[in-house]
Amino acid sequence: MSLATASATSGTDLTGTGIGQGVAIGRVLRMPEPLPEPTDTPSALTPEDEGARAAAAQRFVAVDLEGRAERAGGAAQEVLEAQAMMAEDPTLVDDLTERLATGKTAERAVFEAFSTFRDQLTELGGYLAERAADLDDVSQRVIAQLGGRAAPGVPEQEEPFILVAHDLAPADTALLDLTRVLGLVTSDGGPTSHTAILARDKAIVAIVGATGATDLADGTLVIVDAAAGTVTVSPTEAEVETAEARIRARALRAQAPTGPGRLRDGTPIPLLANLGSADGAARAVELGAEGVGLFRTEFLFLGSRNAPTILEQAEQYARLLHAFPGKKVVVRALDAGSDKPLAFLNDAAEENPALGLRGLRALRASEDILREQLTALAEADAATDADVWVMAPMVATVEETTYFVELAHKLGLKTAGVMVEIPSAALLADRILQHADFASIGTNDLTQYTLAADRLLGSVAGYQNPWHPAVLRLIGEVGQAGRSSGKPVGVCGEAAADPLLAVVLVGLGATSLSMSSAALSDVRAELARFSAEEAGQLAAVALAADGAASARAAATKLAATFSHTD
Ligand SMILES: C=C(OP(=O)(O)O)C(=O)O
Ligand SMILES: [Mg+2]
Repeated sequence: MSLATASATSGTDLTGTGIGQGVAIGRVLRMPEPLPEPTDTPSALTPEDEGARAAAAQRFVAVDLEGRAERAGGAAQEVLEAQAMMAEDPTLVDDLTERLATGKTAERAVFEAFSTFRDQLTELGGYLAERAADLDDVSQRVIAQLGGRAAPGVPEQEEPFILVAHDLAPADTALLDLTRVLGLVTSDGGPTSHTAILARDKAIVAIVGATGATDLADGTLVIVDAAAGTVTVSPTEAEVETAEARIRARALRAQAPTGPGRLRDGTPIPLLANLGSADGAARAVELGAEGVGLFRTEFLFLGSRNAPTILEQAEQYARLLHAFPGKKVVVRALDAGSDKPLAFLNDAAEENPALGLRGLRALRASEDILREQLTALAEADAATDADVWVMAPMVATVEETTYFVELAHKLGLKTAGVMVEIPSAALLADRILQHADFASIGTNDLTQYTLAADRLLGSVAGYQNPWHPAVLRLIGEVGQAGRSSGKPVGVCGEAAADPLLAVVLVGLGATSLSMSSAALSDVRAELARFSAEEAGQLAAVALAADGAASARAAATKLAATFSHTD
């Protein structure tokens, strides 16, 4: 980036949710606006002819998306395959046929049928509402195909650019040409939208939910700082220089050897990967993951109408375990409900699903499903060489702990623990660890429940900050309980992927950290800068702060005073 392109005075910043820790500098290129709404003028063709046009276009889009799924691989593959199925969903086709029978054009009927489906998803909220953008994309693709036009998508340009959009369709995010797209900024989408999930998976420097981003003109110079969650518009030369230095430093860190995680004084802090399917295992190993700290089993079953059989599950688990011979793999029992509803576990409509029959509560209500899952896992364990640990999600009480740990042991799993993601479990961690073999702190939910702020709701996203001293104090309780009992305490929420916060978590007593693979090198490098004693001091200043921002600022300031840190 030539300094001549930067301005003398910085423009305003936009803020949003940063994905990962990267920084990118470049000029804005916006996604083209969506296709106009098809007009509702009666068709000149028969409903049958219009039906044939629609079916051909839907088939074309389904095949195209399946092809993209195969090329993309990884987490993107599942998302794109799900989209391919949406294109020809039988319920949607029924609705479409009814609309065509009233004399509408295929374009209009497709538009209306998909919009109705979209509204239903949005009303359901949570994970399903976040899929609305996926459906919009399929609708646009079918309508474009009907008109013989190219599907709206990422614009092409020789010079690398920062892509700005309302939201990106999975099909576009999955196949982004990373030699051209330096970074991504969306005005919509939350931290759990597919754009965010795929950006994290592909290590794209991204900020989602940056209100006002789509007002940026093409060609505007911006700095995208995912770690800070800011977009600096028309930065000064000094700001560009600082950002360039950070980009160089990060590139150097990424090339550093991928040894085990340890503090400067040699204290080992194993760095583990969070995975949602066995597909990410190879990349995790390549990036130096020392095992798996959280295997989210519910992602294997999202969209299934019935619980998978023991055999089906055992196959899936064995696929994962084979990738980690001799290494620790922590598998979480199904965490269904709220943001991850599963039809076979959560059938009742609830006013407050985050506070409802979810996680271990839902499993207990359908104990056969829990028994089957633990049995499948024990079978996969017996057939492979990984060191399998199992844990229960959303544990609130000591009684739930003994229930789960005894059942898991009885069904053949030797290491059984609990997730600490509800404040009651953190406060009683000393008693919980008398029964559990280990604890793993889920900072995403722990923050949601401590601050009473829905983790999926953009309007309260400001509260969803694990630096908050109230959250840190609860984590400290668990760390203390781990130290006194001599039992391991991991952290597997997003907090572990924030490098400086990772050091603070260690200072609070975390003995291992688990995160998306893309974050491993940043966290490994940061841990190596501090001793155990310094990590404790950083934790102390963060705990003493009044709020999340001041906790982070205090830790940042203290970290800079440790003379060896530059
Ligand atoms: C790791 C966690 O679990 P999930 O994000 O799957 O709810 C958490 O709550 O921090
Ligand atoms: Mg959770």
